[in-house]
Amino acid sequence: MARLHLVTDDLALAQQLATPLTQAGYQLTQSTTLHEPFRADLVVYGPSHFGEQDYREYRQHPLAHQADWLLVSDGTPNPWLDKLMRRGVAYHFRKPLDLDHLQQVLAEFRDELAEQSSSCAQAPLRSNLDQYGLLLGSSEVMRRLYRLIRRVSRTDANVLLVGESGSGKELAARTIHQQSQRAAEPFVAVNCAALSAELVESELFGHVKGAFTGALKDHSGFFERGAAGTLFLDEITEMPLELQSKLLRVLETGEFRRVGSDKVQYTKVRIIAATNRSPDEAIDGGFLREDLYFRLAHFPIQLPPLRQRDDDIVELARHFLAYRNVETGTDKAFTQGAIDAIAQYSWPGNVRQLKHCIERAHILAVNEIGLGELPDLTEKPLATEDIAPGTTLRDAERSLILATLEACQQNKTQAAQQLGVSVKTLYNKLEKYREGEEEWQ
Ligand SMILES: Nc1ncnc2c1ncn2[C@@H]1O[C@H](COP(=O)(O)OP(=O)(O)OP(=O)(O)O)[C@@H](O)[C@H]1O
Repeated sequence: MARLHLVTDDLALAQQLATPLTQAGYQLTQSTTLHEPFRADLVVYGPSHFGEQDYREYRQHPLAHQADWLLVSDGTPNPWLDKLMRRGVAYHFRKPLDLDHLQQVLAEFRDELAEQSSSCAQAPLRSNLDQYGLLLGSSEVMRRLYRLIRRVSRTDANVLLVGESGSGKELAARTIHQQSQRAAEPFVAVNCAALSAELVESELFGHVKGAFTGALKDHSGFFERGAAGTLFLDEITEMPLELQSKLLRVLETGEFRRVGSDKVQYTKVRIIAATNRSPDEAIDGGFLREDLYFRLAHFPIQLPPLRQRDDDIVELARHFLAYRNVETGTDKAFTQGAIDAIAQYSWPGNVRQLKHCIERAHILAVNEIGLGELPDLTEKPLATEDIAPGTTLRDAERSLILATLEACQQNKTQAAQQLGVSVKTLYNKLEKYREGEEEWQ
């Protein structure tokens, strides 16, 4: 049964609506403010006075984009109510209320909701999502991102991508490359946190035989081999500052030298850098040179975290399931409970986490994907019961690492600090877990 929630501090309105709402065929709940938590498919919202604070509370409400909202007001012109309507609220009923019309609208919503929940039990075999390059998503923030990427792809400007882990920075970088005039040239991704400083330097600049122990022969770096291509420097803030200044010189003059050589060479490589730290904090904390930041940030692009992408969450879940269904010839479907849990979770690991979660659930499910096939999606701190006696040391370590990452919103530098290991060690461990998962699938 569809759920309807009435929010009003106006006693007279609550009384007036009591009969039409109870007769409308919904499971009905009520509160006087938006502060009290509730779950609903349809919200009738009738505050006696509506101001800026109420507008902000609505915008931050977890159901702002997940339920339909009907507004009731006394009809006094009010800019905050107008703003609310522009934010996607469907109906604005002004007093005196036409109760017959209200009842008709409630019945229409109820029928639509019933149709949606029956179609939600159908196995998704198609995707509704827009795709731009390698990026999926139909939400307004993603469409804005596509416009920005389209513009930057036509230029040769360096780009800085800022966003949480798993929000699609590397996909955005690959999309920019694919849409640029460099598309036929190499795209190389270097993770500055996963490699040692020496290796990053030698990968970028190359080296000559004997430049350091183990340099057994000459080696050309990416600036030489990929001069006409795109270099993606992931986790740029983990690059040692000394190397950052060498990189700055390349960006300013195009000049570089192989490690151990005096010969100056030139490159025209395009740099796309990425970070999951805030650039301001990284500069203040001494992780990012300010002059390098200004060189890179001709085009700073922010990747939105999944929790700010409205309906994309559920549609991405359906998309990933549809792909698995078609690939494996199955027709597994989500239950309504699973859809609700997916929609309400904050997804700190963003699209990567959602994708893994759906792919696992698809493996575990016989027919339906319900809460039993999903990991626990209630928000809670580290679950130490995962590390009860009897757990192997390997599993305990894995649980602790994943829980710390989750607590740090997937920020690997912060998680590594808390765990007392280097970022490189953390990467190596995560890589091992990922390989393990692939074997298991
Ligand atoms: N917009 C998106 N559309 C489709 N898939 C996405 C999107 N964003 C992320 N993903 C999925 O998440 C995975 C991780 O994305 P990506 O490597 O681009 O994230 P990232 O921000 O670079 O993460 P990290 O900071 O951890 O390196 C991708 O392989 C893809 O499966």
